Amino acid sequence: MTQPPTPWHQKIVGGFRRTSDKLGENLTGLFTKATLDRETLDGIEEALIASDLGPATAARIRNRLADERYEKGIDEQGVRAVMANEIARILAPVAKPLEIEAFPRPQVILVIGVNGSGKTTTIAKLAHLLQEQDYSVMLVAGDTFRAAAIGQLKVWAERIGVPIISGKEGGDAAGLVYEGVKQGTATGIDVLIVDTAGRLQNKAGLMDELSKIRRVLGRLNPAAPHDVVLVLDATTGQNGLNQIEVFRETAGVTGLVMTKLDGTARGGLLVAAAEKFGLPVHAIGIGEGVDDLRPFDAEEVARAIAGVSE
Ligand SMILES: Nc1nc2c(ncn2[C@@H]2O[C@H](COP(=O)(O)OP(=O)(O)OP(=O)(O)O)[C@@H](O)[C@H]2O)c(=O)[nH]1
Repeated sequence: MTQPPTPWHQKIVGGFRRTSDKLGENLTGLFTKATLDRETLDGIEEALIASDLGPATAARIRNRLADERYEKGIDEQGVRAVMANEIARILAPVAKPLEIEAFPRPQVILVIGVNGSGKTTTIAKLAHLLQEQDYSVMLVAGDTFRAAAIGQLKVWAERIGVPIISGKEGGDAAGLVYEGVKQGTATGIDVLIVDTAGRLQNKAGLMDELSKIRRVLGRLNPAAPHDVVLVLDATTGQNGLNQIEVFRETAGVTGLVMTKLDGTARGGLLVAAAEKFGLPVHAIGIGEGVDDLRPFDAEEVARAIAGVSE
């Protein structure tokens, strides 16, 4: 007997609906022949690329279709089923929740991402998720470039009930991180989540800022930071891949969180990023609420992207 769908399942399906609808539009009109031929395969591959899945994934799906269905009958549902399978294979190795295993505590997670990527909201959602898993969390408002970023994080901290270390606009982020680790250690905090000024506009500035934080952290605990998480806005499409590349070089990204997958037809970015970089994707954001960020099940998300979830 199948389980009744959970609300999260419905959110996943709803969140990726624009992406799977767009795929449907791109596939429209391709199934006019009785059997699958080269021309139809070319059209399908183009449709997959146009759906932001990336050329490597599109080629993989094309090859799988060619192997299984060449000169046989095929329709859109058949293509979607093959897609779901291939996408699940690509996502399975990267779908990895954050593991909280640092000893001594706290585990230090640096969070980076360009302005507007959803970084602040994601930090709050991540803190909430970890609280639900019974970890104690403390935040550090290390994005000291903008007063608004500090204020916003403080509001979130109060809302979800976690302590926060914050200072003034333009203050020294590394000093706040130092204070965070000291207080976190003294009070037995499991996880310290550090907001950073992850600006791409100024690579040298970002590297200086992060290396200063790393130096300070290293003095207190050589294993810290344990994670460097890049928050990526899925609506940026191809540009998101460039961001991963640059942040990986400059900031030593260890994992990704992809946000705003509900507000875009470009959810294929998740697959393109997985195929291209193979970095762990710790969680996905599919809404603005505090519960809208979770680790994901590769198969469930693959089916939602391919539009075969119902
Ligand atoms: N639909 C949707 N909106 C999101 C998601 N995550 C964040 N947002 C929204 O995106 C907007 C930007 O989020 P912030 O958290 O302020 O982004 P930020 O990267 O900290 O941006 P700055 O504060 O400008 O640096 C807010 O309106 C959030 O509610 C998501 O998963 N889905």
